[in-house]
Amino acid sequence: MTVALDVLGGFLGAGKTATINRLLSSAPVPIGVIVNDFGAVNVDEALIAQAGGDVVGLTNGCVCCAVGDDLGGAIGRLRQAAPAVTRIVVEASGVGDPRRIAQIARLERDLAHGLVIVAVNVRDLAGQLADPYLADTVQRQLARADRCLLTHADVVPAARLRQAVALLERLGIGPERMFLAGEEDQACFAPASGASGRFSAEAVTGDAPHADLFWRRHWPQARRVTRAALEAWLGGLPEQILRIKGIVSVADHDHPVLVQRAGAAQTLAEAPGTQPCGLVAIGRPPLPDLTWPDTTGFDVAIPTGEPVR
Ligand SMILES: Nc1nc2c(ncn2[C@@H]2O[C@H](COP(=O)(O)OP(=O)(O)OP(=O)(O)O)[C@@H](O)[C@H]2O)c(=O)[nH]1
Repeated sequence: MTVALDVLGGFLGAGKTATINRLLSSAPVPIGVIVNDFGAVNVDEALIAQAGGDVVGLTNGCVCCAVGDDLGGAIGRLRQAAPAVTRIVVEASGVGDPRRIAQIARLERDLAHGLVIVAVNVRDLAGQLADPYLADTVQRQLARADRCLLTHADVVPAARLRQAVALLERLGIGPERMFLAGEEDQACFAPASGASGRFSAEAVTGDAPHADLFWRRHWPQARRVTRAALEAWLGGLPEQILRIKGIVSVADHDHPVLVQRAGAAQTLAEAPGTQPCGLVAIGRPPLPDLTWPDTTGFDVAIPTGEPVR
């Protein structure tokens, strides 16, 4: 059976997992999801599984960096799911190139290739494009998108949304290729009319865009922390840290909390499933050697971090 495959990209914390969870709750057909997350703390996979998706997590590095067996193996596993999935959505890592993933998936048989969709955080887009360190990665993701899904529009003034739309137009993305997250999810993921997607005839080309640009660091949790100590630590993180997520056991709560921090926005919520506790940070190297107050209860497992590959 032919299965349609779309790739959802977008910079760190843009809202890819949140989008997939909304799609799962409203999809008329079973959707399989492949998530490329960062190593030991596989939060996205847990969130998608909690939303009822057939999900395969790929944590052995960035899928766009290697034409490996991982992606093909994950597609094969989803093909065996019951009930059968007729659609697969691949969630790229936040620093990956979604079109490269689409090109790699092209090597698989019996796939109808769909769209490369890029989630765009309208609150942070202007800052990202103005930041010489981030602009290249963000622009490259956008330049290779078929469609953009505008996220975080619910928490910004209308002027900020208009500014993001103008920036995207300047990058050559017309309004017909922009969709508002939530209200227009279904339209954004609707198959393109005519051909089976623009990437169908492309070869896998070019170096991975982010080799060595972004580093990650993982802290397994050794002891419980107080919520106040955790919030204070998160609030004081240096600017090099672009994204933090993970699950933390908190002294004054029965259930572990899910920590999400993207840019300056931070939330603590109830954690999904039963995941090992720990945090993963993605940032620009060198990741600072953060000193943890004893009360936070984390041990530094990788003292200097490592490139996201
Ligand atoms: N207000 C608001 N919050 C959002 C929106 N989309 C995502 N978020 C929140 O932003 C944070 C990051 O969202 P994710 O869906 O995990 O982002 P992601 O792109 O999957 O993140 P990475 O995989 O780490 O790159 C979470 O706390 C989400 O709840 C949105 O449209 N509006």
